[in-house]
Amino acid sequence: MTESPAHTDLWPAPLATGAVDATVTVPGSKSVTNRALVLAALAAEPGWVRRPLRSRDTLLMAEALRALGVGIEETVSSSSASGGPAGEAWRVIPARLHGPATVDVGNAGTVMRFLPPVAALADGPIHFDGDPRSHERPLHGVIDALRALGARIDDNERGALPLTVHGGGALDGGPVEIDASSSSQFVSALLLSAPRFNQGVEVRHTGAVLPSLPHIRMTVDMLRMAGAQVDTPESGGEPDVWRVSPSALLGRDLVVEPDLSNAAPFLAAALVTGGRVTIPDWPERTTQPGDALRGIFTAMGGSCELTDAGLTFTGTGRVTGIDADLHEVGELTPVIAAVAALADSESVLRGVAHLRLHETDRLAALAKEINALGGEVSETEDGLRIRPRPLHGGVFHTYEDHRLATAAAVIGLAVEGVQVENVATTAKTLPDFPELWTDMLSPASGPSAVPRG
Ligand SMILES: O=C(O)C1=C[C@@H](OP(=O)(O)O)[C@@H](O)[C@H](O)C1
Ligand SMILES: C=C(OP(=O)(O)O)C(=O)O
Repeated sequence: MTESPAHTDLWPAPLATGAVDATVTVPGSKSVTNRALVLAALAAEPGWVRRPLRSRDTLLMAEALRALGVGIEETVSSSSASGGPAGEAWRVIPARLHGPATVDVGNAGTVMRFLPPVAALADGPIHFDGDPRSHERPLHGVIDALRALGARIDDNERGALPLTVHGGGALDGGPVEIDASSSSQFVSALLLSAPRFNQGVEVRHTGAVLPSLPHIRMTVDMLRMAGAQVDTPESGGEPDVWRVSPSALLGRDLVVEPDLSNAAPFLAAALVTGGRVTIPDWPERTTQPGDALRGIFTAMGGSCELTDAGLTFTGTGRVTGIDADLHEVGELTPVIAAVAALADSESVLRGVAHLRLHETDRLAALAKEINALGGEVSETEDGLRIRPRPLHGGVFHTYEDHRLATAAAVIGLAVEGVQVENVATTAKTLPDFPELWTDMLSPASGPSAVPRG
């Protein structure tokens, strides 16, 4: 776990004094927004991305694509005259991709993995760099694969950022083997740009178990919606092999679903306070991993109902521990761990060793911070064992990790005196988190919370 820079700003997490009863409109999905931007930028015609997430990760993606020559106009429509829903809409106008350009990836996995293949299609050098943590996150799967497919890349002995892709205006493509056991984003990255490779791509994963499969399904679904032909293990192909044929991509008019992973802390609030939270616009069908929260939180003690109003989750006031393999839905782990720390029995969270390479080493950070509040969390080889203990207040460090901050807020609902360090780090995917959280707890939308200074 890398120590985060010292932040002195401490956010007193509000304590819930009763059962939460609220409707929370969660902003758009990071994963959908950033895929939509890449696919729209590579299309043969302009497209729309409606209700995009506007957060650090998605603004970095938009800025990077603009640096490569793509037009992205941010508009707000008050009516649906254009055929889409009212609200924010980004018009994406593809153009010849070119360097020289510099891309700041911040600490966005989607930007650092999805854009080097796009840069290989550009003319000229594209330099990539980002936050210190971005230098530690794995990128070798993308770099090695792109080289094998014909790209020229200057990197370093670590096979990580910073690096420069010397785009040649086109890429051969073809078959390639990668070990994507450290991040599903390696596979998604190659597939997203593949319709524009001369021979398309055949990606064969050859390592240990692949994490986050729903995110690869999301990539495949969105490629197909843009007109690409994709063969997958699920469509009768070989296990761990994905093929994308070369083709032009359509300019789509796409409405971004709410970010179901970012719904996690709000649903957790219903669970731990024995209250009720509704998330409007919860899709009936989705590839987002956050959809698994319905089953996971129900197993921890509650029930949910999907209606026209959205997903309503109702807690009973009793939270039970869980033994769960989260390898498909790893990004949900921090909030699930927070709930587990408040449960009445032990939890074991498995299959998430790759979280050690996320925004921070999430397993080490969760164990350290929950234990600092009096908890008993230990790391296993591939996850966490959480034995609930009476917790007390204190500073919860967040290591520049948005999901550590939202997990801390969940604990703070039930434990007096939790201070969340650098809550602003939620801006990575959910910039309005503190406001959404206090609104959820405000008397206007339900029972009370005690603001503490
Ligand atoms: O493709 C995506 O949008 C994502 C894939 C997952 O990455 P890993 O496979 O690296 O866990 C997930 O954790 C991340 O938050 C978003
Ligand atoms: C792992 C995450 O992000 P990234 O897209 O930076 O990998 C996450 O949001 O939980």
